[in-house]
Amino acid sequence: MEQQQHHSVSVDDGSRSPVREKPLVSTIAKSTNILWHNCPIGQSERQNLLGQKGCVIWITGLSGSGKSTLACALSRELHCSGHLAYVLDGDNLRHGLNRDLSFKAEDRVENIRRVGEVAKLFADAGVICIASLISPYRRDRDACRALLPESRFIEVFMDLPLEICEARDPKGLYKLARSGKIKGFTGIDDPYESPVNSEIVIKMVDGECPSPKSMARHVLCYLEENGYLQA
Ligand SMILES: Nc1ncnc2c1ncn2[C@@H]1O[C@H](COP(=O)(O)OS(=O)(=O)O)[C@@H](OP(=O)(O)O)[C@H]1O
Ligand SMILES: Nc1ncnc2c1ncn2[C@@H]1O[C@H](COP(=O)(O)OP(=O)(O)O)[C@@H](O)[C@H]1O
Repeated sequence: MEQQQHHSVSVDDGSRSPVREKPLVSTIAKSTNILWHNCPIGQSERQNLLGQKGCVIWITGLSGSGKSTLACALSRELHCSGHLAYVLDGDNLRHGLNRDLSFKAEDRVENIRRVGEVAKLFADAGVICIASLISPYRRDRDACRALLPESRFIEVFMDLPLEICEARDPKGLYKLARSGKIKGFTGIDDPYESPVNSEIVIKMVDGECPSPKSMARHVLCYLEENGYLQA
C-alpha cells in the first residue's frame, strides 16, 4: 500500500513571500480503503524494451532563461539518437491540466506538485521526461525529487542573470511586470529560490550564453556518462 505523504507547504497569508508556515494545498490523501494493484509488466520491462532508464530532467529558472529552448533542443537530440523523451512545459500545461491555477503562491505549489506526479508516471513508463517550469520554490522542487527513486531526478538550473532574461523578454512579460500591468511576476515582485545542489547548472561563459545545441549536449553527456541511455 502507498504511504500517505504529508508535505506541509505553505506561505504567509496572501503575500508572495517564500516563507511558508501553514499548509496551503492539502496533500493528505482523502481516499480510504484503497490498495495498490501491481502489474506483471513493470518499469524494468519497459526500460528493457526502450533501451533507456526512465527519469525526470527538471529544468528550473526564471522566465526567459531558456528552459523551453533547452527542453526542445534536448528532446530533439534524444529523439535523433533513438531515445523516447517527452516534454512537460509549464506554459503548455497551463492550457490544460493546470488551467485552473493562477500564479499566486499556493497555485504555483499545486502546479509543481501535479507536474511532479505526472513526471513520475512518465519516468515509471520508462520515458525520459523533461519538465520545464519556473518552479520558484526550492521546497516544491525537492518534493518532486523525493517522489522518485535515488538518481532518477536530475535538476537543471538555468543560472542566467535576471538582466539577461529581462533583456530577452520574448513575450513582453517583463515589460508588463515593470510597468505594474502584471503583478507577482517571478524575479520582479515574486521570489525565485535558486537551487543549491543541482546536478547540472547552465551558465554564461565569458559573457556568452551557450547555444541551445551546446546546452542540450551538456545534458545529453550527463545522461550518457551516468548510464541513463541504456536499460
Ligand atoms: N506572474 C507570472 N510569473 C511568472 N511567469 C508568468 C507569470 N504570468 C505569466 N507567466 C508565464 O507563465 C509561464 C510560467 O509558468 P510555470 O507553470 O512554469 O510557472 S510556475 O512554475 O508555476 O511558477 C512563464 O513562461 P516561461 O517564460 O516559459 O517561464 C510566463 O510566460
Ligand atoms: N542558449 C540561448 N542562446 C540565445 N538565446 C536563447 C538561448 N536560449 C533561449 N534563448 C532565447 O531566449 C528567449 C527565452 O527562451 P525560452 O526558452 O522561451 O525561455 P523560458 O522557457 O525559460 O521562458 C527566446 O527568445 C529564446 O530564443
